[in-house]
Amino acid sequence: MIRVNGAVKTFGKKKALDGLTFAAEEGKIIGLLGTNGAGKSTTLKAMAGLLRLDRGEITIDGDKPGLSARGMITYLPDVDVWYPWMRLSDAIRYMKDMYWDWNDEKVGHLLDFFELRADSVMAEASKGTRAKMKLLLALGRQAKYLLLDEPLSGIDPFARRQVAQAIVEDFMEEGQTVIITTHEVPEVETMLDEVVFIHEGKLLLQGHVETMKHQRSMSLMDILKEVYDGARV
Ligand SMILES: Nc1ncnc2c1ncn2[C@@H]1O[C@H](COP(=O)(O)OP(=O)(O)OP(=O)(O)O)[C@@H](O)[C@H]1O
Repeated sequence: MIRVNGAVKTFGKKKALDGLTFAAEEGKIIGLLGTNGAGKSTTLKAMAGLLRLDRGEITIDGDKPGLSARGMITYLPDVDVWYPWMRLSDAIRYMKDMYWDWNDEKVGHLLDFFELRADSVMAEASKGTRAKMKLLLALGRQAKYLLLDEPLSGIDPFARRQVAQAIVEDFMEEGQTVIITTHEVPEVETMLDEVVFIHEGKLLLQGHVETMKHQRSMSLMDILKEVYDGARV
């Protein structure tokens, strides 16, 4: 389980996280949703051990983020992190050398599914193709926790739902936990078990998607709008 307990992170005068508390249970697909600047990417970076909290704590199966927890986590950042000269095959080789849980067979299926060529230079690919390459590099591992920051960004609206569905149905491992941030709420609605709504670095609401939708007879997007309208007044 990943626990976020009273997380505070300040950049200059801006409080990106302001006492955020929630838990991500094992085997769940959790949508971390919120408006621009809500603190979603900061939360994932802190979980991945890429930035240190000012206060509060994050634990991953009881461990603090860092070297020992890193083996359990795959983090897909919302920015491109690969060298511009790299071909997809170079990045695949790098990941294979870095991580014992790299799965060549799965990567073969992912190449087919995304219709990617391993010899493509990553920086020369279109934004959508780069998004698929990044997803391939994240899904190629069997890490217990998958942190996906805006994985559908750049992928055209026709393919988004299909890609979201494939993540869950074809490429997720048994017992894997996924935390996904996205603004494409309707496209991911059916794949999510739970949602965590955050606003100004604080938890607004956490709940089971189907229960929330059933109780309110609303789509997830409408629930999100209602919750945020309430937070703004
Ligand atoms: N390195 C940084 N330096 C300064 N401010 C930062 C930094 N990283 C994040 N922030 C600020 O912290 C707040 C939260 O940022 P964060 O990227 O976590 O939001 P987000 O919910 O992921 O937003 P978006 O949906 O726009 O990606 C924002 O106001 C952002 O400008």
